[in-house]
Formats: sequence, C-alpha cells, structure tokens
Amino acid sequence: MKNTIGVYGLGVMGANLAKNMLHNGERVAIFNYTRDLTDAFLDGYSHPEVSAHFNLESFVHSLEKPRKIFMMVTAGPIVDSVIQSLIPLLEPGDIIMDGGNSDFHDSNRRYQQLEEQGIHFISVGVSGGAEGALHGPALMPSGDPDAYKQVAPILEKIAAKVDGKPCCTYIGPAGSGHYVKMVHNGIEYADMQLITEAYLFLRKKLGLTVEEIATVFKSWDETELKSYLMEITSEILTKMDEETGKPMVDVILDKAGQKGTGKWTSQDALDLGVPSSILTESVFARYLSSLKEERTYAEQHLTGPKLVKDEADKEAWIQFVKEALYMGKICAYAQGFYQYKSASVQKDWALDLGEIALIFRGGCIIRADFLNDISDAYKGNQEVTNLLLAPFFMDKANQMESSLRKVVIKGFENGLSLPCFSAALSFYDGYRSSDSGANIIQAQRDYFGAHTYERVDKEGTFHTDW
Ligand SMILES: NC(=O)C1=CN([C@@H]2O[C@H](COP(=O)(O)OP(=O)(O)OC[C@H]3O[C@@H](n4cnc5c(N)ncnc54)[C@H](OP(=O)(O)O)[C@@H]3O)[C@@H](O)[C@H]2O)C=CC1
Ligand SMILES: O=C(CO)[C@H](O)[C@H](O)COP(=O)(O)O
Repeated sequence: MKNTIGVYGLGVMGANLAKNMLHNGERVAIFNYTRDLTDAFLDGYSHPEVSAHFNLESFVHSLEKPRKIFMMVTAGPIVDSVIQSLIPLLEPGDIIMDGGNSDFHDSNRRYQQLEEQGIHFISVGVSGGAEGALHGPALMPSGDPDAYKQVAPILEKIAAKVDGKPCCTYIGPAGSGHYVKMVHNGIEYADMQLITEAYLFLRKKLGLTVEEIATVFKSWDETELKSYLMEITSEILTKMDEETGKPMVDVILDKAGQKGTGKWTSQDALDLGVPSSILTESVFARYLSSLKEERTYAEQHLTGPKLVKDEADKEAWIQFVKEALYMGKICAYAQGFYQYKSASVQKDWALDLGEIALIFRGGCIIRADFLNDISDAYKGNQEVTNLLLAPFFMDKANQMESSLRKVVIKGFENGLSLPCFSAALSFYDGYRSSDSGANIIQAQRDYFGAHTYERVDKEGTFHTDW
C-alpha cells in the first residue's frame, strides 16, 4: 500500500512530526537529504507504518496520489532547493507543505511559482517546539482552500486539542499561515522578555532568591497568568547545575539568541505602519543582551542610581509585579493582534482573529488561558479596533495600569532596565491620550520642508511661511 504522507527533513521538528503522524494512523514515508538523520530516526524506534527512503525518487513514488509532502527543513534558500528537487518528480495536483519558520514573503513567492506548475503549496506555521511536534503542535495552514481540504484531516489529527477542538484552522491565502506564525513569534519574544523583566525586578529590587522566584512564578501560573511560558520559567528556576551546584540560570550566559522571526515581525510592523513597540523592544533587548563585553565594560564606567533592595512591603510589591506583568501582556497581545488586523486589511486576507486566538490555546509556545479571553473579545465583535478597547481587557487595564506604573517608576529610580514594561506603559499612555504632541512634529516638518499640516478647526491642507 502507498504511503498517505511523506515527511522531508528529520531534524528536531520533522522527526517528531513524522512520529506524531504515525501515532495518528498515517502511513508515513520519511526522507532526509543526508542518511544520518534517517538512521537516527530508526535507531531505537520502529513502527509498522513507517517507510524510510534513502532516495528521493523512491520516497516520492511511495506516496499515494495526490502526493502530500510535509517539508520540515531549515528556513531560507534550503526550502527552495528542496522544492526544486521535488518538482521534476511531482505531478499537477500534488501538494507540498512547508512547516518551517519561513519568511511569508518567500511563501507567497513559492505559492505563485508552484501554482504555475499546477502544484499546490501550503504554508504551515507550526508552533510547539519538539514536544509539541510529537504530541500536538498548533498549526497555521494557508494556501488554496481546496488543497487544504485534502490535507486537513491529517493536520487536524496531529494538532493539539483544547476542549476537543484541534489547534489548527485554515488561515487564508498563500503565505498568510507563515505570517500568522511570524507574529506569534513576535508576541512570544515580548512575552518572554516581560517575564524576564518581572524576574529581574523580583531578584534585584526585592532581593528574592531564584528558589523564591520559582515559587512565586508557580503560584502565578495558577492565576490569570497561567501559561506555558510561565510554567516552564518556574521549572527552569528550580533546575540546579550539577557541576557547580548553582541555579542553572546563574550559569547560563545572559546573551539571548534569535533566529529572525521576531525581527521580521518588527520589520513588518514598520511596513504596515502599526505601533508594535513592545514586540520591537523585545527584539532590541535581545540585541542589547548580546553586547555582553561592552555592557560589562560600561558597568564600570557609566553611572546611574544605586540599586537599593526593598525589604519592606515585599508581598505588596510582588502583587504589583504580577499585575504589571499581566498589564504588559495585555498591551503586547493587543499590539500583536492589531498587527494581524492591519495585515488582514492591507493584504486582503480576511484573518479570523477569534479563531487565531483559539488555535493558540494549545500546542504553541504562547499557549495561555488568557487566549480564551482574547478569543471571546473577537467572537463578541470581530470589529474590535484594539483589544484594549474590548470590555474585558478595558476593565483589566483600568485595574492594573497603576501597578505597571509603580513597577516602571521604581525600576527606573533604581537603574533597572525594563524595556518591555516601559514600552507597554508608554504605549498604554500614548494610546489613551487624545493629545500626542505630534502637532510639534508636523510644525517642524512644515518649517524645514514645507510638508504641510492639517488644522484642528477646519478641513484641508495648510502651509505656514514660518
Ligand atoms: N525547533 C523548534 O522549536 C521549531 C522550529 N521550527 C522551524 O522548523 C524548521 C526545522 O527546524 P528544526 O527541526 O528545529 O531544525 P533542525 O536543524 O533540527 O533540522 C533541520 C533539517 O533541515 C535539513 N537540512 C539542512 N540543510 C539541508 C539541505 N541543504 N537540503 C535538505 N535538507 C537540509 C536537515 O538535515 P541534515 O541535518 O541532514 O542537514 C534537517 O533535517 C526550521 O524552519 C525552524 O525554524 C518551527 C517551530 C519550532
Ligand atoms: O518558532 C519557534 C517557537 O515558536 C522556534 O522555537 C523558534 O526558533 C523561536 O525563535 P528564536 O529562536 O528566534 O527565539
């Protein structure tokens, strides 16, 4: 019997996705361009429905028609070279899926190129890391809706489930699935940085030990802050280094890596003209962290306020930090979903924001109870301009903005760098202010470049001879 699906690329994600498909009853052909990973896959793992191939032709010919191939290879030019190697072996109607973190511009181009050859291209955002790939990721597929219908049964089977609903939904045309995954990662960066800033405040300002912060985070994970990132961070903080006996976090160098999706989200925000400032600050925070040697030198030479540890009112401050984190998250998700909304309009994608929030509830890295509230906000009204204006989040923001303010002020007074907390507060205050000060910018632009301005009291475009 022919195989129902082929998985090309048996790295961390591809191998686990292939096993997930096998565990869900598919007959899976596997292929990797070097044989090492195929051998590694088969080493200690056997399944009656796995069919390993060391030759691309036999891999492709082992598939039932229309052929369905799920690629999980390094994003970038490698995806193009794999597609080029597959094309001569495929027929019109066959389907290639790309599950890597591909740039959505590339996915749009690949969709067009393959469409010209009669081959369907489905761009699939995948989130959940290695564990998610094995037990159920969140999936964001896009492309031709009829082609999607042919792979939907497999994708929905392997996706995570929440309340019996698969964390997989058809996103929209061409590369929109990779777009949704990209902004998911932008939100992920912001969420991670906000948690990091909460940690920094508790550790440096309140003087909590790593163990105490682990306990605090664990308790927060039982509240409205419940999320995968909160859960793993509290676990990370309990892990000790076997060599030194110190907490693992104290032996890990504070230089954050990144593979590009956060940066792309910010670049796209600039292209769309939307204020995703918290998401962007989280990318810059990673860049700043990477300047370890310069930071170490600067610490010796640049002055700032002395950090005074607060012993008093610890419990009250822990509560302020918790609320600051929740408020920061509201603002960050509001920015991410606003970016979705703008992209949907500008690219004519008709994204369903409520559905996107629903599929993020399971499998993916930003999964959180909080996403139910986001989904509810859009289910009640798809036209919500900004999540901060949805009644649920408006109430929360009105309750918690003062805690964010307190933490930012206290942190700044003590010389703590809190880029995402402060960006969230500036965004919040800017968004709720009808008077932005941008009239000064318009006047300056008109002064030096005759760029003109609008007036508050009459229609039209004006220029002043300054
Ligand atoms: N890791 C994660 O948490 C997540 C990763 N992703 C994305 O999934 C994709 C795969 O990631 P991951 O599995 O972690 O990465 P790995 O590095 O583990 O695997 C990369 C795969 O690409 C293959 N590959 C590399 N070069 C070539 C080439 N020239 N031709 C054909 N195949 C090649 C590798 O084969 P070989 O080793 O033999 O070279 C391997 O199968 C990436 O786009 C990543 O961004 C998405 C969600 C989560
Ligand atoms: O897509 C993912 C999770 O959703 C990957 O883990 C990705 O690698 C995370 O991004 P970065 O490596 O830039 O931190």
